[in-house]
Amino acid sequence: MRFVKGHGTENDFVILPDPDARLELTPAKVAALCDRRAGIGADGVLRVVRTERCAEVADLAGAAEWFMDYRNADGGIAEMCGNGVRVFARYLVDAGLAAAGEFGIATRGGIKRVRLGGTGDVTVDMGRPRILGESRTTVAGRTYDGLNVNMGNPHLACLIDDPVAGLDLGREPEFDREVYPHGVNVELINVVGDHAVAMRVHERGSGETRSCGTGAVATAVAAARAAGEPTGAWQVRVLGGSVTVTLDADTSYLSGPAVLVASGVIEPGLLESGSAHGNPAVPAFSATP
Ligand SMILES: N[C@@H](CCC[C@H](N)C(=O)O)C(=O)O
Repeated sequence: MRFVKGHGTENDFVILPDPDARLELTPAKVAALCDRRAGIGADGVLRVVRTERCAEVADLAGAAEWFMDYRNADGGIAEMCGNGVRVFARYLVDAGLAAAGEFGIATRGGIKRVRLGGTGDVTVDMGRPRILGESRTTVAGRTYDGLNVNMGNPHLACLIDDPVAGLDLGREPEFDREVYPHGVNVELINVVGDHAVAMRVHERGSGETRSCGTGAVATAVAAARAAGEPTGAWQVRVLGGSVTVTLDADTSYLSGPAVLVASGVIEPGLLESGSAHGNPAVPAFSATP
């Protein structure tokens, strides 16, 4: 089976072309692919399937030919991935499956419209962020208040005084499981300039990553709210680079680089054993949409 590897500001993905939905993508197979030592290595998997071939999204087939079946590195399913959808768009155009310009992609979070030229940045209409209240998290013994923002997937975006550069995100942050029964992506944020923020993120199902697109939008929403400016553009600086988030009255846009870096063939053994170690243990799903 062939694969392509790509990333958006170093949030990286294994892309699996599976147009006719023939692949049974178990959590163990996803975890084996994403394993950074014994597999290909990635924060997640993007399976490329014709929308009409997937019962869970077949009703979206009229609006988008392709469905981004996104999985976290632990094999769990998530509703949306902002960097993933930008890399997915880059793959479709590169593979000749879509023409550069503007088109829709089906996700579990609904249709996302993307815009791209032959090269350069990819912009996605991320929809209207939903602010669901406030919550808190504890990271390395410190507790931070944050905003509960839903971008299709759940986020807790915390503006903090500690420099994010010094944070230890090696362990999963503690959070309120009544507020987030299916887990949460936690963003820690410093304002670093005029409409500019630095963000670190611990992603549900993937651990700390070097960027998160839905997290960048949640971050901009929290920063905009603190600034008392509900609309406007924010630069979100992440470990893997920088993305731009534009907040409109009705929607939000995420813009940044999306690149493909490699392609190749997956040895059958990696998927057959379910794990690159030959260990068939199946990790828990990180979300039940
Ligand atoms: N990195 C992604 C988000 C991927 C899903 C997330 N880990 C979840 O479980 O909700 C992004 O760029 O948005």
